[in-house]
Amino acid sequence: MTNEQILNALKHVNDPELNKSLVELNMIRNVRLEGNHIQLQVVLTISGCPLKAKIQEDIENALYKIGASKVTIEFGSMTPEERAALTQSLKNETTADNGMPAMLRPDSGVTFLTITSGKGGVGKSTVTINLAAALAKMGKKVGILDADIYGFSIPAMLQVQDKPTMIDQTAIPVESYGIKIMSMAFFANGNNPVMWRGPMLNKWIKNFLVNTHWGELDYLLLDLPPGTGDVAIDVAAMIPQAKEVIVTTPHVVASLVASRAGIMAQHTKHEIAGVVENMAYLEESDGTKRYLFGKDGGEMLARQLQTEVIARIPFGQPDDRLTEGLYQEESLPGEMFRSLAEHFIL
Ligand SMILES: Nc1ncnc2c1ncn2[C@@H]1O[C@H](COP(=O)(O)OP(=O)(O)OP(=O)(O)O)[C@@H](O)[C@H]1O
Repeated sequence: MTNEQILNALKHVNDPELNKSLVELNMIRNVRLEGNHIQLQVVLTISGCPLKAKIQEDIENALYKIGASKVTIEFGSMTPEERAALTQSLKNETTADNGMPAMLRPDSGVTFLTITSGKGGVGKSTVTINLAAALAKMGKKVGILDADIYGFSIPAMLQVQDKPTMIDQTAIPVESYGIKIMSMAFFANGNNPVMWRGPMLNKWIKNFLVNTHWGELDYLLLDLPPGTGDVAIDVAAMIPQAKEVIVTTPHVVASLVASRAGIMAQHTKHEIAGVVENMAYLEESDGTKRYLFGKDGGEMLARQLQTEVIARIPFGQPDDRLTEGLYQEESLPGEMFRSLAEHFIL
């Protein structure tokens, strides 16, 4: 066995968070060989790396496969200079010349979907997480930016306990159900309300886009606060190519309020991808549908905004759910979210 063979084998072992080879990240150091006993040092980005055990296991498996009889790993952590250099190289990869994230370039291949509603409580976050989960199930690389800065709820709805790993100022999103997630919830103090004015909000949204290592993405879903406030205006300016999904209930008043969000999209020249009518009906066990909130709100809204209703999501029963807001694939809402995801793939 040679050092070269060892490094070749380790080229296929990735840092689980950065999704890059440990060799490429220069995390493997001081490889020594005594017969078939391999000793090496792994320098982690941060000393208390929660994924240390996983990294150790992956390294051992790769080295036993090429004939090691014993593997001894000594863990260390990067110096502040090394960490800064790594953050810079990650940033260079994802930053365009003007300092904005490369994924915001129109040719980046990332589809941005902003999920908006006129008023709160109509199921905007529910639509965000279920659409994201359905896209991820179809093999797409999906991220959610919980841009509902005051009313963040995505991590709680997906029962995320972890916080993003920070490498200097760069955050590695937390992953749950195959979805990369960034949210104000990770940075807020407990459940304290966030009360900021426009410029602060703008800074945070930019931060979430610029200082997050999203890696490769096919879709980024942005869960916007209800209404037509500062965040919606900032996002419209920062991501003009984003397509807007407007969530409403069939209730006529809800759809009228939602139309304001849609009209703003028209003003800011955002493409409206369509209307999702949530809580559209309750399906009884014998198949009859009960329209608890009325029937025409979604259609009316779509007509007004010259778009179409792209999904009608029924009420989901509590046992349809995997978590507070995520529906099982085989439940009726789950099926509807799958066809909504297909709408965006086709
Ligand atoms: N189709 C549905 N069937 C049953 N319950 C639903 C459905 N959609 C949403 N809910 C429930 O309604 C509540 C509000 O949903 P959600 O938090 O997604 O709304 P929201 O529009 O994001 O609210 P906010 O404006 O507060 O962020 C949640 O408890 C959610 O589980």
